[in-house]
Amino acid sequence: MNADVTTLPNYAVELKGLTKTYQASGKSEAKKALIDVDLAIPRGSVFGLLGPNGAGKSTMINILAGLVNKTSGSARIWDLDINSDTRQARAAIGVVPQELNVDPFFTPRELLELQAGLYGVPPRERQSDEILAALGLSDKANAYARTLSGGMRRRLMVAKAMVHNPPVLVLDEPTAGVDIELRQQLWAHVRELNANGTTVLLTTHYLEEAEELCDQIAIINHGRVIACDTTPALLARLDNKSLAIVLAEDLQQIPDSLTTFNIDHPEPRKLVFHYRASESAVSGILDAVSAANLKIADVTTDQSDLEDIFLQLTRGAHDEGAH
Ligand SMILES: Nc1ncnc2c1ncn2[C@@H]1O[C@H](COP(=O)(O)OP(=O)(O)OP(=O)(O)O)[C@@H](O)[C@H]1O
Repeated sequence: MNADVTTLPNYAVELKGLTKTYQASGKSEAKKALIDVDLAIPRGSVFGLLGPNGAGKSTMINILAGLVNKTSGSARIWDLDINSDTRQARAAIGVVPQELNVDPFFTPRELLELQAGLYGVPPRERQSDEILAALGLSDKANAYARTLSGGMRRRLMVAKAMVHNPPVLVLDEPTAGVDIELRQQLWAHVRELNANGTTVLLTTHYLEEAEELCDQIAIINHGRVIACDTTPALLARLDNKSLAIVLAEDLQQIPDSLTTFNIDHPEPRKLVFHYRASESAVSGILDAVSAANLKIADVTTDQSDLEDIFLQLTRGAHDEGAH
């Protein structure tokens, strides 16, 4: 994009030990919103920050956007420190906020021109029409913003964040309250921006959204990053489960009928089944054990923190729907 190819950083965003404590005020106690967060977002990726309400996602984004002061640690955007290279770091990032605060009496083209002016982009370098086209808003370039649909407004917010041609784009819950069709459209636009070289950081409550769009996912909960991996690796971790069965009697040898399963036999009365949640159901395993005439005394499943979070997140997605 606008940076010199010879100086392209490996990481679009790099956080080290980033910590934010909101001070106590009035009746509310001090709140640790981010605790010692290390995160490296590769240049050119679509990176998902996944976490439930209150996890600390907005705090992280607001620190990058310069709206919230960190308590300690460091944050670099495009290899520019947000404290010592504030102005350049700010110019390297475009942030699309959650709220759709579009001024209703301006047209999309006027809004982009105004925004470009705010960022000091000289008129000859402005690309309002190109940006509107990239986001499928050419038809509406001269319509009052108040006549735009919710999905168009959201795309206009993305367009506004792109006027200064930042190499890093942050989308804070881009599809909250957006119906399925518009969600697909928005995802297509995000993919296109990414294909054209923009690194995208998006926050979401929805595993499905992160899975669909992101190359890498970090899961954040209670201010800490509890998992960070490539999307396939993370999904594989979420998918790998084990079921331990304690038998009522000692077992000398695993019955032939069970050898198709991936089983450990660590103790005479214990069998541990390893399975992929996407491929097998627990009931199938229990049925097979019963069919082999083995008496079950107890059953336990392993529940890692990650799985708890995963359950929490997916449950949240179903309960809330698009909000
Ligand atoms: N200005 C503030 N003053 C005090 N506490 C705050 C402030 N902003 C956020 N918090 C607290 O910090 C924690 C993290 O909030 P944050 O908004 O970063 O979470 P989030 O992951 O973005 O949540 P959501 O998905 O609901 O937007 C929460 O407990 C929140 O109540």
